[in-house]
Amino acid sequence: MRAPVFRVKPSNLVRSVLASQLGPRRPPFATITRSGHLGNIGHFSTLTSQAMSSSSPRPNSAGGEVPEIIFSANQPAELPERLSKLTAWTLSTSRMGITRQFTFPTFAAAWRFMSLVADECEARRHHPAWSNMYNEVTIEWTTHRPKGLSIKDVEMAEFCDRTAEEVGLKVQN
Ligand SMILES: C[C@H](O)[C@H](O)[C@H]1CNC2=NC(N)=NC(=O)C2=N1
Repeated sequence: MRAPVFRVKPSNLVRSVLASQLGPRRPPFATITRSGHLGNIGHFSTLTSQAMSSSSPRPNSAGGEVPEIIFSANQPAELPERLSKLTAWTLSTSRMGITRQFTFPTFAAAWRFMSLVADECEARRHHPAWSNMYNEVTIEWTTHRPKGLSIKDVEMAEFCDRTAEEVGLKVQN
């Protein structure tokens, strides 16, 4: 007997995946273009020079590809500059988020850090995708609604950086 075939309307998730495949220049995504909000690309770190690309991956001066950041719609103009200061973070493969791995001296310190971040998540109603292995915590910040990278992600990444310093990162040799 043949398995029944169910026909379903595309869910919002499927639609948003399709939208992301169509590229960031179409709704519902907003991009911040080089001519739009910011001046000299030379002053910004890797993350923001990615942010300032106004079209799909383009060659940079070194001949490599510079992927475009996909921002949530309706973000404040200061977002790229705030983002550019997060030098320890990298663009997620989805291009809709930022990722950083933190290494602490002990599991206890990693857990303390996660607990402090968790409290802030609840207060701000913004939650990470994260994982922990022993003394390492890997965090990704992205926004589900409106989909993309938003100022909330940047604020939470700033909070993580501050909190990790307070808890104490492992001294690298
Ligand atoms: C109602 C509530 O504020 C929303 O569902 C929040 C919860 N946490 C969230 N977390 C993240 N990362 N993105 C969101 O869009 C989001 N939405």
